[in-house]
Amino acid sequence: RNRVVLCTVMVMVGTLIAGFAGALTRGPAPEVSPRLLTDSEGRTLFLRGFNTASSAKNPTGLADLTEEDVAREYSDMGTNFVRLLLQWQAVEPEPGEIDQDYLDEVEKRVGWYEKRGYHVMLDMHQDLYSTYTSSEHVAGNGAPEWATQNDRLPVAEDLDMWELYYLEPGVIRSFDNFWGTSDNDLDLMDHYAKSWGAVAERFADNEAVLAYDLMNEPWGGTLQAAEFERGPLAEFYRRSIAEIRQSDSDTWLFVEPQAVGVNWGMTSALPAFDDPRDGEDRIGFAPHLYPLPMDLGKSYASAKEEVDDALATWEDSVLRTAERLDAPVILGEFGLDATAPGALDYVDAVIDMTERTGMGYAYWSNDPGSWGPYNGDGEPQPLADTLNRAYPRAVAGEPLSISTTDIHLTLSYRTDPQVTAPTEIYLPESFGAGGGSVSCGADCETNWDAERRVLSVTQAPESGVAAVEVRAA
Ligand SMILES: CN(C)c1ccc(C(=O)NC[C@H]2N[C@H](CO)[C@@H](O)[C@@H]2O)cc1
Repeated sequence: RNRVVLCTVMVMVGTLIAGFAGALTRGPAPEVSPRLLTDSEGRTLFLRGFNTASSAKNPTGLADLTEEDVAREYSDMGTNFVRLLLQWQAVEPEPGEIDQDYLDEVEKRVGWYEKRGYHVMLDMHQDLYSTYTSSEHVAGNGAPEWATQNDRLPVAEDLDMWELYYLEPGVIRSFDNFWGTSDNDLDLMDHYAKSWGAVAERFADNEAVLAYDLMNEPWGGTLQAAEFERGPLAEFYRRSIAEIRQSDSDTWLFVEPQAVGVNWGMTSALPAFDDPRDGEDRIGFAPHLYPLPMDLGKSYASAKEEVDDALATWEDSVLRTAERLDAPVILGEFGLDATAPGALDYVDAVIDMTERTGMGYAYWSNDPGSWGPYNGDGEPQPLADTLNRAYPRAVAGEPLSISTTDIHLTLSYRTDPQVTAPTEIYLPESFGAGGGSVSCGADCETNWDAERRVLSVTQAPESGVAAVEVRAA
């Protein structure tokens, strides 16, 4: 723990100095994402969902998930998005051999979400590079055994904090051999990129798959911060983008910054990426949010001011990076022990921020337990109510303002004559069985789907600015 704290302090001091220097030379951060994701009908999307799930961090690469779980999640919380975890070790169990049976299983699960109108982001997940960095398989997931080259360096067997394994010699060497910073060639990186190519070949025409998240929480091993992000990490992203675009020209490709520092609010140094597709680039930015005061054990109730400051710094840093990348933002992970003092207020604060900035989000995670919406016995916890929140699933134009409580929603947007599909708004049970009372101007039509709890609003496209207000009945 001391090493993690020391590492943290050193990273913070270095970045604060750099940040201060930077602040002397840069203007205000944007207030909203520079681009927003749209669906196939041109509607602006507000993505609300979960990471599914930590239980996928195993050699099968499949989460403990049934179609009934998906149906229940929608019924309980009205989500429309999932960050679906994959494992490279399951995609390419042997060098150059793609396991199509595994992709069949993934495709079946994507189908469960597609049936219910979800958008899917496939996340090639890793933590600590792989479980094969040590013979005891003490921690980690992601890379297959053949791609885990730790040069027989040691990995401790009983660290009390999983994050400490990132500092173990065998883990660092495994990453260095992947990134090519240990005089290895980039053969492993090419295998990973080609595995993405195989996944893209499978899902290129799948309407439900909106995005690929190219690597979860990258770690540079002996290389850190800008040298890592602008060096081997950027090269990995460029190779993965090239492999994917050989068969898939439309799915969004999301890049993540290095986790350390950026999860807490420090600014990523990732460069912008070219997208070799016809039409506008489709490169997104998918940071994670874990404020350092809470990573160090403080609750939101006991450290609200510190955490709010960290959240504001994170928002500023992320929007600056998104502006540089000209990218929409999906908050790929945020979460906490939802039973801790003030935890649900923190969740509300983060969701308010995503509404204000136009970010999508996937909560970490829907595994049963104190962090998730269901406890170890599968019973709903107060977090499920907090996440069961009114939101505009899809907006037929450019969103201008959103405000939601559990009994009142207002939404204004600039209509787009090219978009004829209706604006869709999810309303939880607190708005009443009939979906509440709606006002939306003279020339608008509404429809209430009681089963999906979705209000559809159709404005004349030439309306200009549309204003919708819903009050609980
Ligand atoms: C030292 N390094 C490199 C490090 C430390 C801590 C995290 C982390 O907390 N991540 C937050 C959550 N994300 C993963 C899944 O992506 C979860 O297991 C973590 O709780 C990441 C990296």
